[in-house]
Amino acid sequence: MSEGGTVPGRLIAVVGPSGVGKDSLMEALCAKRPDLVRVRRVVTRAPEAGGEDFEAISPALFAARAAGGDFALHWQAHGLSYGIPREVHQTLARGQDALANLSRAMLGQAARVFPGLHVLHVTARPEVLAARLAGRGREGRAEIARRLARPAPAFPAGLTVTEIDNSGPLERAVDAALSALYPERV
Ligand SMILES: Nc1ncnc2c1ncn2[C@@H]1O[C@H](COP(=O)(O)OP(=O)(O)O)[C@@H](O)[C@H]1O
Ligand SMILES: O=P(O)(O)OC[C@H]1O[C@H](OP(=O)(O)OP(=O)(O)O)[C@H](O)[C@@H]1O
Repeated sequence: MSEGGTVPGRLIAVVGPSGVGKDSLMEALCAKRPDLVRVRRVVTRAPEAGGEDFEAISPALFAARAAGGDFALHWQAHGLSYGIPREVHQTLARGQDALANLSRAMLGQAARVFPGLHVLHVTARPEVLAARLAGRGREGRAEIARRLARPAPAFPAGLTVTEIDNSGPLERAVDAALSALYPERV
């Protein structure tokens, strides 16, 4: 319980390889459960890149904000820096669940920072991933090849993890995620 007697919300980490459908799944989950709060990440990516709604900042500003303690978690991948604004702690303290796209390599640290962490591990067959990345159009061919070749980081033991196969229709993945997160409502 938090100070006011409210049961804290959970951080729900959506992880998996590039192109698997993490952003699509998060958007669909929030549409079905308006009480879910989607974390808006801070990323050193060009603002016009498209895809998720994120706060675009320069590498220098990112480094300054990280040094100033602005992020609950931050990491680097694909030549970019990503941050989860520390305000997510207030969301959780209000009793709301929050959804965030995290790096698989950050899950050990995330479990220490967010005690109620629940991981949705999204998977899809390799040929499905390649087709989706090409279809999304945010990265060029070389970057797509790099993303597909990236080895999957190992998960630390002891996490609450739900495997979600998103090789088929998105709706099936959404139902599987909601059943795992809110079993009492199914
Ligand atoms: N179940 C699905 N069926 C068909 N297309 C999908 C499905 N899930 C995601 N997509 C599409 O695949 C592409 C990559 O999805 P995205 O959500 O951006 O993945 P990620 O955030 O994991 O990189 C997008 O163009 C998206 O519309
Ligand atoms: O350590 P990994 O689990 O491989 O993850 C590394 C990064 O890849 C994804 O980035 P991003 O959202 O920019 O790319 P994506 O939408 O193509 O997955 C994910 O959100 C992490 O930031």
